[in-house]
Amino acid sequence: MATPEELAVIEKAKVLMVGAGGIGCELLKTLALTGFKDIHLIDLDTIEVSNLNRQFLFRKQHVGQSKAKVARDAVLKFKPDIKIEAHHANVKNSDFDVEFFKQFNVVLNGLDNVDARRHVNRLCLAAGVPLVESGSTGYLGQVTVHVKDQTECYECQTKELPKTYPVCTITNTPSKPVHCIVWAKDLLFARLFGDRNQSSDLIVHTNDRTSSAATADTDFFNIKDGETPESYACRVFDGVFGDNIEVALRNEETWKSRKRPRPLYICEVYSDAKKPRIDGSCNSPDGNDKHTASAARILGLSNPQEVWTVRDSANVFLKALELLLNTRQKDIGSLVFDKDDQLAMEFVTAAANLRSSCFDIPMQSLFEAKGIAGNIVHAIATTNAIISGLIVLEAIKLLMGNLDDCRTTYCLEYPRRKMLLMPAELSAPKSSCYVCSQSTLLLEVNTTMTRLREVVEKIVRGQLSVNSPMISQGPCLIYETGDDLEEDMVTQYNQNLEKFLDSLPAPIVDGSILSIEDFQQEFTCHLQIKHREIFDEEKEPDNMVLSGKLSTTRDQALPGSVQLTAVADNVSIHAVDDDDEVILIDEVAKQDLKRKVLDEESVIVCGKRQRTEVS
Ligand SMILES: Nc1ncnc2c1ncn2[C@@H]1O[C@H](COP(=O)(O)OP(=O)(O)OP(=O)(O)O)[C@@H](O)[C@H]1O
Ligand SMILES: [Zn+2]
Repeated sequence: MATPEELAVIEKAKVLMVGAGGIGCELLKTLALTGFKDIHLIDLDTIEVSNLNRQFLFRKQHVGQSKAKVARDAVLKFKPDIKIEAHHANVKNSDFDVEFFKQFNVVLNGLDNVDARRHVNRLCLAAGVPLVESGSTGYLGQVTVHVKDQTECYECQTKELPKTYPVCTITNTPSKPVHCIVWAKDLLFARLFGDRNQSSDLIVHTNDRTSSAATADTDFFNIKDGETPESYACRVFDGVFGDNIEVALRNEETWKSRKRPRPLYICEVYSDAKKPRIDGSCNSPDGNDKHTASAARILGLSNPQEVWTVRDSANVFLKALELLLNTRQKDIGSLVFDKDDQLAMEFVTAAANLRSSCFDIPMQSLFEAKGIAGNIVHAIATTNAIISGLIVLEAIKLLMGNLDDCRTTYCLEYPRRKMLLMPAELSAPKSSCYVCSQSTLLLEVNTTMTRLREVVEKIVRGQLSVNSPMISQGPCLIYETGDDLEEDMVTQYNQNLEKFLDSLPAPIVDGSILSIEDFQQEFTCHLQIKHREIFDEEKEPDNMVLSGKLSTTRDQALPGSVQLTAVADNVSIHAVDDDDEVILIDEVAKQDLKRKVLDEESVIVCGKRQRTEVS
């Protein structure tokens, strides 16, 4: 319950919330019930069926509608006297510029991706507005507070981007379910239903140049005149799970230290019986509905938690492919995989399972595959409610001017010292941060073999999250985006994108320093180039390595070996050291970072540990 002084500040505050999903719905409700009266809310998305189990402002009849608008309407029903302005839009839109941000007393993030969080961080820094940032994954979560020049900004700590896998592992040597799921959604699904002109590494090539089948025949992707979707589906099946694996097996070197895969053909799966014909589905009225069309349901596979057999997977593969071809004709060629598209998810699960069976990898249920495909740990409503409460508490401290009382709070899975919530002191800005301290980053790249386009896409947009980049070297402008550019400049920049770095009008070579600016974000950073010839394909699949100076001043490592209490891919976990002290571990973070952890009475721990942050 807020004090009268707090209530006075709360009622006057103007707040911006970004994201109206799991955390956002809870946050909007809690803000309204706490007494906030002037709230802007931005969310780009519409409501999915899968949101309904935890985003309690939404109901079944809202599926397909704007999250921001439905959330606003739901809260106004029980708090009609407050002002909530809903923006159904991407926070990266140019309408939400520094001037827009300046009108708020505090910004509260309930986002689910690093890219948008970075964008909001930069706008908050530019506008001088404090930011309360949050994230949750299953039982884990955290709330952090960022104030320009006073605390770390959101980007002072290195964030782990979604895991990428080397193409060769995905196409040639999968060893985990996730490799097969990535193959099914990013390569096979994209090749069959997406833009066919995009190059695809789906097909295996063999080193054996003497073999007549040195390269797999990819004809099976082209539908023949008069061919039925059913027989096309069978041909694709034999092509990708049979012939393609046969070709892979010719690369003898590859299998010297690995288990050889086993090709799988339709005739083998259905050796004992004829393939079942299941009718009455292709033209059903709901066949084109993303949320309802289902091959599994037609086949009687109604339990999403059950792992299908190879035969079930083959049935779903053939039926889903047939349904997609029959009911999504208009979209074929431009379909993008979406884990919430039931039919697409069933197709990907079936394809991944069939590939898994070839490579002797455990198969997954539809439910598990969806989690892996969407890179999600299933969200827990209570964690989101706790996180939202903490966001509001931190926002109130900021509005009261009590920055010293603000804490980063970690929500743990298991109590430690009877605590599930671990508060930690805020840290000062990091001198190594390329965003708030403008430190120079180092980019190792082969300047003779890398085109500017790769640097712009993978590094500038991909890793640095620069929205509208302007890249220059000294006085020479190399690349720029924007609607107001002259036509000849656009032509010149497009030509530059296709040039190797050392062949640009202002050649980028070892030692060059590039300036990267984004006017909307009011962001500038500097990249120092280091020419490097060779990269490790497994560890450095982009053939480029971006790194920054590591800060050492504030961080003092304390001894203590770490015993993990839970391990999960890409998931932050907590751990204890030898003295049973609580430390926080991020399994995937690479840097040793330390942070004071406070209990109710005193400072109890400072450990050799890595930062826990979840998204
Ligand atoms: N750039 C952006 N601009 C505006 N809103 C964004 C942006 N990026 C993400 N969001 C919103 O942030 C919210 C994050 O919520 P949440 O993590 O619960 O994801 P979800 O999409 O609702 O659920 P799930 O991904 O688990 O199905 C989403 O509603 C999403 O639309
Ligand atoms: Zn910073």
